[in-house]
Amino acid sequence: MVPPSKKRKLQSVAAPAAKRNKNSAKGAVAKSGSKSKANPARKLVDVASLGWQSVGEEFGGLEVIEGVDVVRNGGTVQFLVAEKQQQQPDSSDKKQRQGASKQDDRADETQDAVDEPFEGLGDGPVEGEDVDSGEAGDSKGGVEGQSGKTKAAGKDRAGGEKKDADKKQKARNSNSKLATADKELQKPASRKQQQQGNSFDALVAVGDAAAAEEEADMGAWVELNLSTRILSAIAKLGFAKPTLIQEKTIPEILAGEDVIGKAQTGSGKTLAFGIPIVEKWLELYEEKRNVKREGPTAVVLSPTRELAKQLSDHIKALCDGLPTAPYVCTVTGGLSIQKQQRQLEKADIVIATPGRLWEVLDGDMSLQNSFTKIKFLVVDEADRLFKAGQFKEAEDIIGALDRKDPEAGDDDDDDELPPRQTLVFSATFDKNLQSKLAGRGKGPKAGSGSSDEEKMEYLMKCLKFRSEPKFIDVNPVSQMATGLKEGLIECGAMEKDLYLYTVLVLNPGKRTLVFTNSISAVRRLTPLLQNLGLSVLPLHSQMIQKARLRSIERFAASKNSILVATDVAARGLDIKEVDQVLHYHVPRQADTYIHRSGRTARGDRTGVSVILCSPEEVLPTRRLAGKVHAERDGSTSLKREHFIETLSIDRKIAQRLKSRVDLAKRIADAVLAKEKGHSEDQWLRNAAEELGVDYDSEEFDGSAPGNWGGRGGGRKKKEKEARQLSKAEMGALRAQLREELSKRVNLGVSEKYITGGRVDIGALLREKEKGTVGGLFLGGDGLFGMNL
Ligand SMILES: Nc1ncnc2c1ncn2[C@@H]1O[C@H](COP(=O)(O)OP(=O)(O)OP(=O)(O)O)[C@@H](O)[C@H]1O
Repeated sequence: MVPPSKKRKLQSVAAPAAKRNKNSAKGAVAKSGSKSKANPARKLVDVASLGWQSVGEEFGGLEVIEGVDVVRNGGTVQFLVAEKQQQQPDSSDKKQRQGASKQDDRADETQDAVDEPFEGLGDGPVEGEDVDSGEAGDSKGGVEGQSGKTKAAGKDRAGGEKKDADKKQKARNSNSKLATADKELQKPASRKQQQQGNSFDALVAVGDAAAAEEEADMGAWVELNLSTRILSAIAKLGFAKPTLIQEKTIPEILAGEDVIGKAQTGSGKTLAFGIPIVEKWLELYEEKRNVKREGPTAVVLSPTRELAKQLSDHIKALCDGLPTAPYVCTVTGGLSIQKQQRQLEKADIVIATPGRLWEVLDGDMSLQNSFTKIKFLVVDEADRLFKAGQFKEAEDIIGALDRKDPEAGDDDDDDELPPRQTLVFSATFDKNLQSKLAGRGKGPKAGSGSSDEEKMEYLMKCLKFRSEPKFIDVNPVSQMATGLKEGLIECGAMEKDLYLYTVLVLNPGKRTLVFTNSISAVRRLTPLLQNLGLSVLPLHSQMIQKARLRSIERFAASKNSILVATDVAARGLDIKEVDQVLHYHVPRQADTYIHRSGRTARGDRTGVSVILCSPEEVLPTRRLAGKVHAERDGSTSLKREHFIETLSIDRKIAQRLKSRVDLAKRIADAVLAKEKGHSEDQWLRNAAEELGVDYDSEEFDGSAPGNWGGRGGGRKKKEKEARQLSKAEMGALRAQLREELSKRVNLGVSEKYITGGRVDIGALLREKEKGTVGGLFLGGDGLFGMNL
């Protein structure tokens, strides 16, 4: 990469060199000697764009670079290279490339909106998932099309790896100061554009962590046997130390082990597998530059589109800190199959929902062959992925990964284990999984009658671990996040709308995620709460993908917002600072409860999860909570109530809000019924036209008086009544609601603190401090008075 005439060498850990020259007036650190005169024009470059080269494992991962002058300018270290010699793309080039690729993606997205297919019924995960931006990450330079020792480099190195790893570890430990110095050298590096298209606040915050980067002591990361490059990329993310799951799993993965990782929600599982994958890619293609690329390095399977996009964003954010980065490709739909095939041909890290990935792979043998050489298969949220509709596709994909390349010859042993490592992550696993896996090979059939657990067990066997996988459970005692408080509010089955609103009104200014068990509930609650003046967004699987992402973006952007969602949002979504999770419907399963609640109290934060329960739901809910917390202290002595606090809401307060909720509900129902009626009417008209008969709505919908018998008759009647509300009647209802909302409501504290549906919490707190507020005030000392 650098002309042989430039033979000066500078170690990547060049900080000591900088120190040596700290008294130098102009500050040239690594002089170019006599050849400097012959140098062409030199320019300042970003340290991240320098092309460090490994001098081999035997030197403990030492890296060198040629043709670079390091100069100290005041307190800053800078890098100078000859203009025409800077072969690595600089950051602006990289940005341009990203920009161009982003433009393509945007064009695709525009097209997506037009091509968006109907997504089918049900809110099951993503069988046949087919819509997403499918955006690709940054492309690496200088890898594609290079010839070389692909096979040798790509060979499974599990055996030798551990020794190498130990050697590297020693070398790195002894060089830890140098590694820190390396980071110091990177301070002046201009930050690359933060992740484009990243819709998650958390990652934006990560991008804003430049200050933290300056201060970070990377000692704890250095212990994990990571290269200087990845260390500097992590430093740029601002993560001072690994989380527990990262600390435990990264060394195992780097040592070539298969890993099943279990850790609470929000504990950093993405980077637990993301870091070793990127490290492997760097090792394969970055350190050995003339190695030919052999298809993707890793395939990551995700159960939902949103999670797939988030995983991509997270890994791309890590890659942003690298001079050259793997091409991260998201495959969840929205693009043409042909385009996805093209993207996959150059993809290094593929992050996909199984439905769409299989759609692209199915029948494309050349693509499938390239996938047989992957180094990592990651199954994120494995229990969910294997449970629901994507079982078949996941199985097909794994089958394709195990297929033999016909060109590879047939002398391969049929029982040979795959060259890839398998990494499986979730916050929830069947606690007997480990022992079940020990009996690998004669598992239950994956027939249609088998239970979720059996399917999971079967697929875990299909994964073909190379050896007994390392089962790493960083917190076997509790599956719930440490900073989470759990509560339960008992209310009548028909009063949930009212109590939901009451809770929201009593806890204003909180970013709130409301979970329901059905799409229709999301469709109903969203306008209902919007009518009440709240800032509400919907999320469910029948929304077009762009609208789904937009809802998440807006929710993440506004502290005051409320997202009403189905369980499509329960898994993996990492939205910063969700204060409270409200379960409008009781979750059907314990793991759903864990994952829903895990959208708050992520990382070091605190949060609240509250279930609205009808009287008959209380017992099963307590049972469910008991199940979730059963292993907390290994004893059953703790009362179930201990885990989920019963929260009392003054019923008088709820009653004072009832009239406005009823009005908002009537308006929302009328609008929905009109929309539904319109589409049903249209459908019947078309059908009548096709049949060549006259359309008479009365006759078709059987709406003649007395025709409301049978199941659903009452609902239909209500719908019809709502549909028939005239414009004037709707206007009157709206006016009534406006008036209601402008009234002050006594919350048991003082009427003057609530207007327009919102509590003036500032005024309340001020009064409370002065001791002039009496009575009940929920939400004053932490959420629901839970003293977080
Ligand atoms: N070492 C670290 N230090 C601080 N924050 C981190 C670290 N690693 C990851 N994070 C941040 O923690 C948050 C949660 O990470 P992530 O989404 O990977 O959690 P998770 O364990 O996969 O959660 P879930 O089970 O809900 O999917 C993210 O915002 C991420 O940027």
